[in-house]
Amino acid sequence: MEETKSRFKRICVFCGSSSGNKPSYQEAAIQLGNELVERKIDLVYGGGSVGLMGLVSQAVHHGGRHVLGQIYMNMLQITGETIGEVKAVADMHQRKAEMARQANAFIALPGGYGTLEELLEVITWAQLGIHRKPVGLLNVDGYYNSLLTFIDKAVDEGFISPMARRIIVSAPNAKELVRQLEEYEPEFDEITSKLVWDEVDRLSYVPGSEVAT
Ligand SMILES: C/C(=C\CNc1ncnc2c1ncn2[C@@H]1O[C@H](COP(=O)(O)O)[C@@H](O)[C@H]1O)CO
Repeated sequence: MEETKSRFKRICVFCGSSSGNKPSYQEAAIQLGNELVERKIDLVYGGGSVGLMGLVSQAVHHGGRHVLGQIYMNMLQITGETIGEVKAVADMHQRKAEMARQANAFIALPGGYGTLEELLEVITWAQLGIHRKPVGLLNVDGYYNSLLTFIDKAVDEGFISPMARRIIVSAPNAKELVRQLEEYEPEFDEITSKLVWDEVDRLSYVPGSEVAT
């Protein structure tokens, strides 16, 4: 497989703890894993082997890249075995913050409530200027069309600014999505550029913040 250089060292992937009903969802998870390997990018994700989470992490691990599963201790029984490195944290909020801190960019594959919540949180943090990391939506077979239509309605209705709409980079396949994320430049308005976040809020990685490894 030909290797392509990337500006990203590690990408955080949010995705379904289920596999979805169409083979295309599972294929997309494996293709995304292979794309990260091709570009020498490591993975951080929610840990475990269930659903699309298992497929993307196995593809990255089998391709020889580092996989970090950020796990909440109380979920250990339902996540299945995590491949690669596992870090356990004390609660769900810390888990998400750690995933975000350790990544240079975010990608959401198809998923359910958990994926949507994680995706919308990193978009909100980008909108507030807490981080400047690209956020990608892998819109496999138009899975996210209705979400994007809704977000466009929120822009039309004056609840989301056109600039904040541009935080979301979407593409139908992993290759195109990662290519677009490599080129993404964050934008700032007057309000967010005046907000001051400390180092922890800014999602820079804080070593030792995990409770167990
Ligand atoms: C609920 C069930 C299993 C849950 N197992 C999970 N293991 C690890 N991470 C999980 C799990 N469930 C949710 N997450 C996090 O949310 C995202 C997936 O949630 P979704 O609702 O499936 O979209 C994922 O990115 C994880 O970070 C038994 O079915």
